[in-house]
Amino acid sequence: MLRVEGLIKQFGGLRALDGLEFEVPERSILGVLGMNGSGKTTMLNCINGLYHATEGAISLNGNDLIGLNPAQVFRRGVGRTFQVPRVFSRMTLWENLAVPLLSIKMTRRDKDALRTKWLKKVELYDLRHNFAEELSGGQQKLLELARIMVSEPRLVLLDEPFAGVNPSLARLLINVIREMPKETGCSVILVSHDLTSIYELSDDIIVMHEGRLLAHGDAEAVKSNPDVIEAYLGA
Ligand SMILES: Nc1ncnc2c1ncn2[C@@H]1O[C@H](COP(=O)(O)OP(=O)(O)OP(=O)(O)O)[C@@H](O)[C@H]1O
Repeated sequence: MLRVEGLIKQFGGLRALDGLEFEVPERSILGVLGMNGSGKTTMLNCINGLYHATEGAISLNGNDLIGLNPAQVFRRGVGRTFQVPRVFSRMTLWENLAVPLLSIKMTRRDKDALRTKWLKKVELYDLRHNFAEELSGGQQKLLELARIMVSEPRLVLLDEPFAGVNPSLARLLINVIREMPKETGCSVILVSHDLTSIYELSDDIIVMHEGRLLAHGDAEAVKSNPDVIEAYLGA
């Protein structure tokens, strides 16, 4: 369970996060909606240690994540993807998936089984000896997700996974993301502007506005919330 309490992030005079509070139970997907600049990426950056929160508490299964750097947060079981995928372009796909396993104690055979499993899930196994730079942008997003999942994270942070991805790869991504919590027990925070995918995948949804929660609930509650309709959906 991820717990975020009273999270504040100040950039000089700008309060990008203003007292955020929410929880993500195990095996569940939290969808995050919000207009550009509402603080979604800043919130992910605070959770994974790229930014230090100005105030507030963040804990995963009771362990405090505040003050840790991204590598330390990763070792506590938090994986992250980025709006523009960050793959190791001059490495093969197979080598890409070795990187997060370097610091994990496991037999070579078990590591190879995990790499095979996740490359097959994202339908890139046949390309495993290709360089990552040869992949399309959408395939690089799938590779980045597979690279995170081999480390068997407890919490997965996905920043705009569907942006710039063609519809058939987006469908594959949706199916992989949907299965992840059931299959591995992880929880997921899914930031996306794609309302259909958010409604389809999320157990719970938060809508952010100027660094605060505008609404919190399931898809039906969010869709019918008058503040959301006025401020975000515009209809
Ligand atoms: N490193 C930074 N320094 C200064 N201001 C920042 C920094 N990062 C984000 N901000 C500001 O914080 C606010 C929230 O930005 P953030 O990128 O978190 O929004 P977002 O909801 O992810 O937007 P988008 O949907 O466009 O990705 C914005 O006003 C942004 O300009």
